[in-house]
Amino acid sequence: MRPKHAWMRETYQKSTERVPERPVAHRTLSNIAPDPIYTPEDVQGFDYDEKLGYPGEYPYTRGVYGSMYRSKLWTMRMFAGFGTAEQTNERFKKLLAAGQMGLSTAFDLPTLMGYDSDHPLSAGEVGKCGVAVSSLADMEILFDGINLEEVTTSMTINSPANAIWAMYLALAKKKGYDWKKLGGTIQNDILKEFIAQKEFIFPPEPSVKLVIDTFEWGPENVPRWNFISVSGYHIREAGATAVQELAFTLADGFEYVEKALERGLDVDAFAPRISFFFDVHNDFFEEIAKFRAARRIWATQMRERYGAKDPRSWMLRTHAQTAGVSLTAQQPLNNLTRVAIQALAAVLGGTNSLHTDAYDEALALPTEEAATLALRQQQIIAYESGVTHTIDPLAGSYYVEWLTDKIEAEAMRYIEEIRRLGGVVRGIEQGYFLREIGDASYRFQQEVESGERIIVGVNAFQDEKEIEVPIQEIDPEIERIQAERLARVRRERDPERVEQALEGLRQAAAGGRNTMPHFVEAALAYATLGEMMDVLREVYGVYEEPVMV
Ligand SMILES: CC(C)(COP(=O)(O)OP(=O)(O)OC[C@H]1O[C@@H](n2cnc3c(N)ncnc32)[C@H](O)[C@@H]1OP(=O)(O)O)[C@@H](O)C(=O)NCCC(=O)NCCSC(=O)CCC(=O)O
Repeated sequence: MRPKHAWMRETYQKSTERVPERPVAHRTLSNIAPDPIYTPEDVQGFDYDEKLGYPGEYPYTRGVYGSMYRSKLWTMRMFAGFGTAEQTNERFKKLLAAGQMGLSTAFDLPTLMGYDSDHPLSAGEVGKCGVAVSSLADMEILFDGINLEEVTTSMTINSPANAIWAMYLALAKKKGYDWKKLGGTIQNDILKEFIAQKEFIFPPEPSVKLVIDTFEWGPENVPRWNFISVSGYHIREAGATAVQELAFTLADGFEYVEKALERGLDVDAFAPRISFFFDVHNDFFEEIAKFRAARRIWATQMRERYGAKDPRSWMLRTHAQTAGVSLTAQQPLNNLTRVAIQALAAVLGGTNSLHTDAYDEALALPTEEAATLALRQQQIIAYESGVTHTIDPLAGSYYVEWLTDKIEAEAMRYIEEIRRLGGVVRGIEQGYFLREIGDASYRFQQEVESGERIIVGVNAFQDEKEIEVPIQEIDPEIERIQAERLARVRRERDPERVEQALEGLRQAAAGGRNTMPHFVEAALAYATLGEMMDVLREVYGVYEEPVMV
């Protein structure tokens, strides 16, 4: 074969002498500068078995299941929640009727921060960015008429994850469902809160302890539950590159594994139920390569470094969401195209579950019509595009394999650096992640402002007149409705049972024992979220982020 550099010199260069390269960034969003072309030269010595293997086999680069989408499509799982439990329950049912396959719950800010809807700090935020859940009474309404053994549910909840999961389990118990048959996911990834999203309550050490309680208690009691969704999404949305997102997320995953091992847990008891969650942005091939590299790194590290023997411990199963940060308020219908490209990348990358953002989400929470349209985008990819016929169809592309290797190598460089710092918590304390993400987002913004990176409708091809799209309004009455329900809950429950359950939780937390059984007992007693979190605030204290200079 004629060497690549010969073609570059003889043909490519001549072509660019006649018409120069366009003055845009020929760099991926991770600042990788690909060559104009890839050939067999770029993947010399490529060992198929070592790098790829077959789908369903180590190192799972080509996908975690043997038959992937030929047997079962990815779960179409739309993130939804707003207003009261009644309103969200109605949205859930509409999405299921429209063909959605699993549920995904968005909670409001007070719930995410562990406050009841009637707490003074909740004022103005109740039901705004998700559904308000303050007690088992809200949970009962939220899942009314939904079969918990048939539908798997994801709950995006972090610092108060143990409490919210306990409420869901209490609901299942009261309704007579078998915990052994329940499937779902709690996000429960506190490290990325310290790194990026900043919705933490307690200091890092006790926060991670609460997570590890679920690692210990979950597999035995709710074996089909994914008790963590280690999330790169929010790291990416905070401005990280694809490589940083991958590296920091996997580093978080390894940190949890290490903490669980320190507690004396068997790696193969918990690792099979660790799940992941990645963003999927516009740079099509980079995103596909990211998913493939993620599976390879996780499998290799879990087997070689952490000694996992069960193949399920090596499998990186992941949810994906199209990039909220890529959506534009300008010309909002353009977002439909962005989301389609991103969703296709997630599917070609072998995701196991997917949320597609609605086109109106740069403006407000999605309307029902916009959310349904986003689901339809997934259905068109699934049923009309033909990409599901063949597993990992881009394997063997010189570029995709080169890029997968490159992203793997760059992510590993970061992972090794974090290990040298002493791990993720030490990195957080030193401001490492803040600096790295800050530098990346600054570079991106500069590229946009200089016009080197074009965003259609924003820094190029702008319209004089903006298109108006309908906006989802949130009813301010929700706060009153929630306060009344909470007052009724407090009036009707058995105060002694609540007191005992909260005392049990306090003692378990103070004594360093597993808190999960006590959260479940408190949830069954209708203790409120705020009451449970207040007990832990007293025991663990609250975290104030140090000012980084
Ligand atoms: C593991 C995942 C990723 C996916 O779980 P799912 O149940 O959907 O899918 P799954 O586990 O892949 O498949 C379901 C079952 O079918 C089986 N299965 C699937 N495909 C198969 C195949 N081809 N062959 C054999 N078996 C197969 C699996 O083994 C599994 O069985 P078993 O069960 O028996 O193993 C989970 O964690 C999940 O659903 N995550 C969603 C997280 C989420 O929605 N987050 C929202 C964040 S939103 C957010 O954070 C806010 C962002 C913002 O700010 O906007």
